[in-house]
Amino acid sequence: MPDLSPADTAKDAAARAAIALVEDGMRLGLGTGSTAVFMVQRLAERVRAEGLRLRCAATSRATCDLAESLGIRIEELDAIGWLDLTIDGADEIDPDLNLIKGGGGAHLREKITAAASDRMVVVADPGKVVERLGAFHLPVEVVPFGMETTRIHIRGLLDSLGLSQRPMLLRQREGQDFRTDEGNVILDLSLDEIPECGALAQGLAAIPGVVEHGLFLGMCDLALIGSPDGRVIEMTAAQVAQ
Ligand SMILES: O=C[C@H](O)[C@H](O)[C@H](O)COP(=O)(O)O
Repeated sequence: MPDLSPADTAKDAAARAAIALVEDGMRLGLGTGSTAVFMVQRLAERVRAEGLRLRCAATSRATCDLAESLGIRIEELDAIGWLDLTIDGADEIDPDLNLIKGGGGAHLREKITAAASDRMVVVADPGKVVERLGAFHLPVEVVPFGMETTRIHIRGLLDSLGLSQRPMLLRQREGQDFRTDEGNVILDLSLDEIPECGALAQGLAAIPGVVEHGLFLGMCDLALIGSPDGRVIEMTAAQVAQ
């Protein structure tokens, strides 16, 4: 691999540590995002070097394309059925390993994949670790039909949770509404700090028109936090150990 920036060295260190957990015969979920790219590259190296026999499902078209370009065969999640391990990135990680995901708009497939896995391991750089979730915008994937009424429901929910007046932006890409792999759009909620993650997650899930939000609560088993010097810190919900 070419010389990496300090930020990429951190991501790659986390990715290598995660790929060290992969064993021959495993069924794997492959996450999405810039850290997941390193993870897929490191996985491909091990597959080539050791001839690992794996069954892999991807959480996005982008990851599917990357993996297949590196010689990793991707199958539909339903063809595999259940996964031993999913390795994915995150936008924020709190001390209980609750996450915000979806910065790349892939959180719907990512959540379905993680929920179909015995273990979810997150790979990230130290900038993702926070005391409380919410500084990163919370992505909410919504169906385009009736989006304005869906917004009204979300606004009502935020008001009821003491989160009034928070910006809610329709995500754009190249001057167009961003579309997810499922053809939906994303509302990014700027919340600053989320006082009651559980109530917000439940409230969002109950709104017709909301397909999925980026709060991953109680889903992550282990977070591997890479450093620019190449070291990796392991975070579990119970403890932080080096
Ligand atoms: O939708 C994208 C995913 O949830 C990513 O895993 C997340 O945004 C982290 O991406 P990155 O590793 O690029 O920061």
